[in-house]
Order: sequence, then structure tokens, then C-alpha cells
Amino acid sequence: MPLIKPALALIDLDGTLVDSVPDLTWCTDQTMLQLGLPERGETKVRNWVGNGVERLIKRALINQLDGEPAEALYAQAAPIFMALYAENTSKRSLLYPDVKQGLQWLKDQGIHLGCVTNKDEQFTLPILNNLGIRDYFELIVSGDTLPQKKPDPAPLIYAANYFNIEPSQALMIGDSVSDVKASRAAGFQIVCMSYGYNHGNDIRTANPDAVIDSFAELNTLF
Ligand SMILES: O=C(O)COP(=O)(O)O
Ligand SMILES: [Mg+2]
Repeated sequence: MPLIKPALALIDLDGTLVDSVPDLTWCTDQTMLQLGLPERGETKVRNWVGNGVERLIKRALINQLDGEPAEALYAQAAPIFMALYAENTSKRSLLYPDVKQGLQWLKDQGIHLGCVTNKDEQFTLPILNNLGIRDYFELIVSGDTLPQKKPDPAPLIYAANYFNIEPSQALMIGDSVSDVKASRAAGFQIVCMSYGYNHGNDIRTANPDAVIDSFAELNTLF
């Protein structure tokens, strides 16, 4: 089905706008070293990003995607990671190519823009500011803005209500199965970036409405 031109586009952060894995890997590995555990490295961290930093820390502690670490170990690790990441949100992270151009194109179409991420606000805002894209967004919904995170549809519904726009007139742009599930449950259209983080799986298997290789291709969709 062709996409309809949306009145609102909500855009995911990690793996969609920003390649944040270099900073997240550095903080993860420093945390592991401080706990006397082995570094996990960039390939694994790339597969673990997308469900918030709390989940990333837990995955790093157990060295796998699913499962829970001992509570005491997590309680020790979380403040170490949080302090490191607060100082390292955007030292090594970069915008993907053509992101600013794509955001400007959406804005020029009269489309309202929001950022919806599972990353906590204390990390989200510095990244958006430091990488120079904060001002494109009229609304930012972070991972701790609401009790629910993606794949729950609540952050998307909250944003649609904020703009008084029907979900059927809204589009999510993301990179992971959480973005697809949240969009389907909210009644949004969903476009995914082929280059993002999806726990090591091709995002096409999640069946978004379209998959594109860069923000420069947005103007081919509607
Ligand atoms: O996992 C995170 O912290 C954030 O991921 P997201 O920006 O892709 O929602
Ligand atoms: Mg993402």
C-alpha cells in the first residue's frame, strides 16, 4: 500500500537519527571493567540497544539479549553506567548521512515533527542538542516521559494527542521491531531505516510499510 503524506512524523533516535553505539559501547565496556567483567564490544552492544539503557546494562551483565542479572549486580552496575553515559552521550556518536536534509524536507512539507525514543530524557536532550537537531522537534517523548516505552503504543498515542492528529494521519520513522509493533498498535504508518539496530535481524522481517536506506529517500515515499 502506498503511504499517505502524514500530518505528523515521529522519529526514533538510536539507530535512526544517530549512530549512538560507539558511546554506548565505550560506557558498557568501562562499566564491565570496573566490575571486573570482560568488555562486551561493539558488535554485541549494537544488538542490545533499543529497549532503554536499563535493559542494555542488564544485557551486558548477562552477556546476552534475554534474561535478568542478579539484582545486586545490576544495582552496582547501573549508577556506574549512568554516570559514564551522562558524560559521554555524544563524544563518539554521529548523525547518519542526510539526516538534517531529511528533517528539513519533512518540515518544508508542513509535517509536524516529534522524537520518540526509549532513551531516558537526561541522555536524549544532550544528544539532540550536541548533534544540532534539537530544534527540528516540536515534541520529544523520551523513555522515561511516560510509564510505558515502545513497543507499547502509549508514547505514539501521547504524541498524536499532543498535536491533535489522528494516528491514521501519522507516521513513525524507526529502525527496530519495537518501532513497528508500537506503530501497528497505535495505528500509525511505519517506515524503517535499513541501517539501524534491530537486535541483529533484518528489519524487513518485521514488515514495516517501507524500508529506506537514508533520510534522503524520504521524498520518494509520499
Ligand atoms: O535503547 C535506547 O536507549 C533507545 O533506543 P531508541 O532511540 O531506538 O528507542
Ligand atoms: Mg532505534
